[in-house]
Amino acid sequence: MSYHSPLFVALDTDRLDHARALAEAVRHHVGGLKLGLEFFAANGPAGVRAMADLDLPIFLDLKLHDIPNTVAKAMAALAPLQPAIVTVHAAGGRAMMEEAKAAAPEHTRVVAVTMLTSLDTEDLRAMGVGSSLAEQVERLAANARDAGLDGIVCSGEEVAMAHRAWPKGLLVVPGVRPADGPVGDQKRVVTPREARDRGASVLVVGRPITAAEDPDAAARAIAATL
Ligand SMILES: O=c1ccn([C@@H]2O[C@H](COP(=O)(O)O)[C@@H](O)[C@H]2O)c(=O)[nH]1
Repeated sequence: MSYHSPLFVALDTDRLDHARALAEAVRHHVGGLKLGLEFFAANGPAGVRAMADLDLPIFLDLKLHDIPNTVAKAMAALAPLQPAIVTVHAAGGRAMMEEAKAAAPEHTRVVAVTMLTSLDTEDLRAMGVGSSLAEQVERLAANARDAGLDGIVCSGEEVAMAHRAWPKGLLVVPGVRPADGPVGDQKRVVTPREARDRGASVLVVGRPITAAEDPDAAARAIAATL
């Protein structure tokens, strides 16, 4: 199943009214709404239900990462929300990913975060990992695929490789920035067009839209480049 647009807006706010206003403003230019830790910590499942009223696919980016039993129970608790996509961390291991997928509703796609887009090679070394970012993403993506997940989250720098290795995988790319836009805390960034051309299925864009003076115009401009 594909989405009306590959562009998903990350609504990183603790305020439900703000998230709803942003979603209303951009709804005609995006294929779905991504709700993450900040939104969920403040608004919980009731907040997710209030956003689901807008009739756009809901991407719950909760990055579940714990022992298999805990992640499976958390996934089961999220099931009534019927999210289109939920994230877990690939670093949680194969058993955790398998149990997460088994506990998810039939139509929920479970995708594994490989290496956060806010990390670079230096961060990888500090974690004691000697391989390159691309090798690490490739390894974690293979584990996610073998665990029966639906796809991965990676940066635009690795997505072409991921697409070759897993052409049917749902490839989610955050760290997307219009050319010359501020990158903030992201370290591996590409433009929306680059992400798309390299095989991304879903492009996650937050602040370039939500922090813009006119979020509707910002989302329209990004969508027009795809
Ligand atoms: O590796 C990852 C995984 C998830 N994210 C999330 O995407 C958005 C990006 O927001 P921007 O404002 O466009 O930077 C945010 O919700 C992150 O939690 C990510 O950036 N990188």
